[in-house]
Amino acid sequence: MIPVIALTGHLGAGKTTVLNHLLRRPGARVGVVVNDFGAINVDAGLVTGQVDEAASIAGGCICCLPEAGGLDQALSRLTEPRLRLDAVIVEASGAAEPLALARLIRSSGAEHARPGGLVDVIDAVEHFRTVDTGGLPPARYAAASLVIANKMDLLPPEQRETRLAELTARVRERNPVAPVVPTERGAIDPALVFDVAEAEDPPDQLPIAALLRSLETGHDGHGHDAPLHEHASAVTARADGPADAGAILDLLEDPPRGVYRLKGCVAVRTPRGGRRYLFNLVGASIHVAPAPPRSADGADALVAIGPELDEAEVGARLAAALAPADRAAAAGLRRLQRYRRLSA
Ligand SMILES: Nc1nc2c(ncn2[C@@H]2O[C@H](COP(=O)(O)OP(=O)(O)OP(=O)(O)O)[C@@H](O)[C@H]2O)c(=O)[nH]1
Repeated sequence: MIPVIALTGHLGAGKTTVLNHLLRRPGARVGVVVNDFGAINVDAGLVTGQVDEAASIAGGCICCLPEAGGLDQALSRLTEPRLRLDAVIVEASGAAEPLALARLIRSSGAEHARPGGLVDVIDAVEHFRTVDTGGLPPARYAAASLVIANKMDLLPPEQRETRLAELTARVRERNPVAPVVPTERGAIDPALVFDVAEAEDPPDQLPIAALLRSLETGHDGHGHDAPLHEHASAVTARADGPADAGAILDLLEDPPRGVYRLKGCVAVRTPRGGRRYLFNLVGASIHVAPAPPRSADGADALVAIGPELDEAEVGARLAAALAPADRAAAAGLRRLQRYRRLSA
């Protein structure tokens, strides 16, 4: 039986970053299932390193798609004994509800799959503004076998210890056991993840089992903790040729109303032709990096995600920012380089 580890986290918390870090661990044969919310699976193109087998599911969050969104099929394929994988990691879209995903994995019809735990990534900077905004602690805490408090580097050093203690205290209100581990840029010790994950074939007294049972019977009838499942929507726009760097940065600096997350690989016009960059907006923070080589697999596109989007308005703004540029504008390229340096 091959452990299937769920990797969850709110939009932009750093799931893909954690996944890439885990995949750099030499030795293990790992399969991944990547789920993206937009029409294009941006994340699939961003997963680098040692993937032995991969499957991607785009077009909605995995726990809301019909028939487990192809998850069962992907798990059946990736856990085939002849592939001899040590583990399969399912990276859910930031919109997925961890409890619902854990339940899907537990009830998977894949013969050789067994639940291998749930790793929940928290954005240590944004978390108390976006996910845990007070009142009852979010149910997602109960689903985790390991909580990663990521983006610690973005907090002033003197605040880190306090923030970690606050996060841990909140998780403890729902989950007496899951370690809460601070990281920068997703650098979790892979041994911790795989070991924690593999040890976790949860006995009934763990909180997750009880919660999952209560979900079978309650709420919206299909396993969602309805009030907690944020139904974000996504808008995808493709690029037809190198775009203007300044126009894309204008979009990131002043995103359409409701957009919390914007990401994608796009070629921008430079004096020497098109050059591809990865653009990332999470909340108010903008990140620009050269596109990783493997990301050329997907078409250039931007995906915007947010809780309540005016899809027509957002689509028009994305399309305008992606309009092919016929010449390289120096001012825009200078801004791009400045963001690149800030993101390094
Ligand atoms: N400074 C800093 N940036 C980070 C860290 N982890 C991730 N990032 C950046 O945050 C952005 C989002 O990271 P991703 O790994 O794509 O997040 P995600 O959770 O996979 O995003 P979605 O799948 O869209 O929900 C990217 O620009 C990352 O480079 C971190 O620990 N520190």
